[in-house]
Amino acid sequence: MGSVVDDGKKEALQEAHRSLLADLNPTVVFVLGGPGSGKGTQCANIVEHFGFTHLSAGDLLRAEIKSGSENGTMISDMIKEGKIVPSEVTIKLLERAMLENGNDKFLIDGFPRNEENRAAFEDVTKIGPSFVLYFDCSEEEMERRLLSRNQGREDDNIETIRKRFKVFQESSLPVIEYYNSKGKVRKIDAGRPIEEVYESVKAIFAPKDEKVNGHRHTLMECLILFWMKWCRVIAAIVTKISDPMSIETSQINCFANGDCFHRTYSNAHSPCFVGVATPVTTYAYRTTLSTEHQY
Ligand SMILES: Nc1ncnc2c1ncn2[C@@H]1O[C@H](COP(=O)(O)OP(=O)(O)OP(=O)(O)O)[C@@H](O)[C@H]1O
Ligand SMILES: Nc1ccn([C@H]2C[C@H](O)[C@@H](COP(=O)(O)O)O2)c(=O)n1
Repeated sequence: MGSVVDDGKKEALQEAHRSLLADLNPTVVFVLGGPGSGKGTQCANIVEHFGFTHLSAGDLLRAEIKSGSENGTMISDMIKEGKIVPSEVTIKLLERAMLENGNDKFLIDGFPRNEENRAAFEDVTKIGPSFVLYFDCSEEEMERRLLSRNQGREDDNIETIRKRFKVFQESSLPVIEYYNSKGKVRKIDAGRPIEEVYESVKAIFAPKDEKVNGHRHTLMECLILFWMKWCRVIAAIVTKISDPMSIETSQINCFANGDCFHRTYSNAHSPCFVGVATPVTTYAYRTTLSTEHQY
């Protein structure tokens, strides 16, 4: 057990780390899905093509066990039982990894696993995710994958796998539902071959107005993209957000259809404008996002 002075120093250091991280204000994408849904596999692809750093909460916890830390035995026992380690422990590991890495774009894989993880992370770090990538896969397929993973993981046995599925259903799905209610979930059908899954992942990370696979936009697509950019600027003015490009497409749709946009624009400008804006923007929204990307 540490002395009161040591504990005080540790706390001060922790506070200093938190304030550094808050200053860094990194972009965070939470990567969620059942055990074996392919989170780690797809994160490796995203890292390679989109410059993110991959932080797997499970890997960090396993490294902590190996390091012989004082929490090692507790973490190991919980993982063997398929249980979720207390948030305080996992969040400290994530904070340290983000700071040590120095990048400002992180894929946080396998976190938050429950409501306690979610609330504690936002409370302590003041960082909210840009969005949540959710890999949706059947239990039969996940079980098949985990039983043939062959990475020597102690929790890849049928007994622990079943417990992990139960914890995912009971504790992790509610977190995904929470973010879905905020319009932040991008759902992927993860039951397909790796390459097909990655095609869907890529569409979420690639800027929507970028030429993909040499495809040139048609005149109609150019007009729609121009319109979307313009709507972003309007939405930014209305909400006083300084960077229009940080506004997500789904938010623009809300603006176009929602009260705020209507009231602001029908008061300040021609009502005809709103009449045109709503259907065009809604059409653009539907064209830009495939239904798969909505929860
Ligand atoms: N789309 C896929 N089709 C078939 N096998 C896959 C697919 N994606 C991943 N796998 C394989 O399934 C196993 C589990 O994948 P991965 O480790 O990426 O899952 P995970 O969601 O990160 O799991 P965990 O949460 O347990 O860490 C690996 O052996 C991987 O090679
Ligand atoms: N936020 C987290 C993430 C992981 N764990 C524990 C419990 C999991 O069963 C185990 C393995 O995680 P995975 O590599 O499958 O993502 O690690 C946790 O307690 N809290």
